[in-house]
Amino acid sequence: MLPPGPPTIPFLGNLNLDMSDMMILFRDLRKRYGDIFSLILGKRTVIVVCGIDKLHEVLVKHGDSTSDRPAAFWFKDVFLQAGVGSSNGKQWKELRTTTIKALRDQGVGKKEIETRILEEVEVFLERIQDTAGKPFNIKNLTNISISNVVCSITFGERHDHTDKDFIKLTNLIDDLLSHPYSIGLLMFLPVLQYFPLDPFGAKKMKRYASCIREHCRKVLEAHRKSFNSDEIRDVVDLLIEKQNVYGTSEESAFSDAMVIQTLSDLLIGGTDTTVTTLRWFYLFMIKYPEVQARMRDEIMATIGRNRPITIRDRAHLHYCEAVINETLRLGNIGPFSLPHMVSQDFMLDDYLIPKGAIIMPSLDSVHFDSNHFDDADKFDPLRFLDEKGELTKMKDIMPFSTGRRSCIGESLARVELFLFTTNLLQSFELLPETDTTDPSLEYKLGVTHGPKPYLIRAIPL
Ligand code: HEM
Repeated sequence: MLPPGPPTIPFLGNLNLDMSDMMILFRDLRKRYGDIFSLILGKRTVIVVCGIDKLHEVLVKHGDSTSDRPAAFWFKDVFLQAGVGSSNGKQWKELRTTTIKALRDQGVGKKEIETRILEEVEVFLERIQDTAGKPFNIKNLTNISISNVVCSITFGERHDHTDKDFIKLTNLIDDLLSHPYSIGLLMFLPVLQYFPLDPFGAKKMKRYASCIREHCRKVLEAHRKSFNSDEIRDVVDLLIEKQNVYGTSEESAFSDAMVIQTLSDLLIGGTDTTVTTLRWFYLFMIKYPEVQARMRDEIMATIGRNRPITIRDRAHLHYCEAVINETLRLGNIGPFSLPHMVSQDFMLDDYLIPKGAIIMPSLDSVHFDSNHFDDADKFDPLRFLDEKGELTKMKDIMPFSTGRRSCIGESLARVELFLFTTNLLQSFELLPETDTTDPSLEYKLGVTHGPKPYLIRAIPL
């Protein structure tokens, strides 16, 4: 027997449900059916998994059976079932191990990464200084700065903030991940992608993904021309080295299609998620000035203003770290993570989880779980500090998912978030667009859950 779920109607299953906001729908269904429920959407059986315990059980304990990606719109038609984010089986395992090693070789998870990020932070702060306290759109600036970090690690290149082609590319990434139907309706009813006039944006998403791949293909070709096995410069070089050893046939994990899509996954995965987190951060800072002031007080008392904040300072800035964790929780960046697929039948609490079903891991359910967080809708960084001011409850959030498919960029993202937020508040006070603007916390839901556009002012301290 499948886990419980709402009654189905002939042919449509549960497609009669209002899927325009899956966050609202799944919250409601969890109340009615519990932490694990099933939906029949078109020809697909979808199992929604809620709460930290059930997610660990499904993604970690049953990881053998739940770590594939489904052959469905987002993975199959947009990302061609290739690359570290969308492939499966042996090819995926090899790509994942190699990509994690490549990131580590470039300093991710080590102190070396700091220099690259701090260079970007410096340019970021200079550009903010140029706004002279006037309202501006900090999203564009953040987009370029964060993708520059990924580009420098992956491609060994960074781009000027005025580089029009690069600005266009980062906008494509943003549009792709904020599109509403990508891991919803289009995955369950693939026929929608062939509708005339593209009302669901499927063709647009495919076109965008192809443009991003084209950029990565050009970078790969340029690297090949200057490749020297004695001097591995970046992730691209390491993948070329693997191609030289294992070949580039279709079955190889390092075929051109796999390598190009992996580079694109790093660019996409490494940019939009971190930018969205930072956009929530700025918004929370202007909405809750008392939190901003307390964060700055901690920075001033611990470091002062005469030197940049570095990774070493992380151990001493507990309130700042608590604010970042609360931003990851309430910002709820990937409310449904990325869908997984069941590769073999297994039983869970007497229910059958059938081969071929799509698993939707509801990270949203973890971040707003009233069993773990009192007043879960409130922005309250203190929930991550104990009575001695030490960090606590870190294991109660799951912004990077869990298990074999969990985010490979977590340690990079955490360092970026720390260095960008703390150095920003050390130099500027963030204010809303005008003294009377009450910033809105309304969201736009796609693969990511981001705030609606807003302007801020940054006043030099
Ligand atoms: C705050 C920032 C970030 C958040 C919230 C985030 C979140 C996530 C989530 C929820 C997943 C899905 C895991 C699953 O399917 O169970 C994921 C996967 C992934 N992330 Fe991130 N991520 C962030 C930053 C990054 C960065 C900086 C990179 C790259 C440098 C990155 C690269 C990837 C890749 C390649 C995958 C696919 C892994 C696989 O399928 O094996 N992410 N991320």
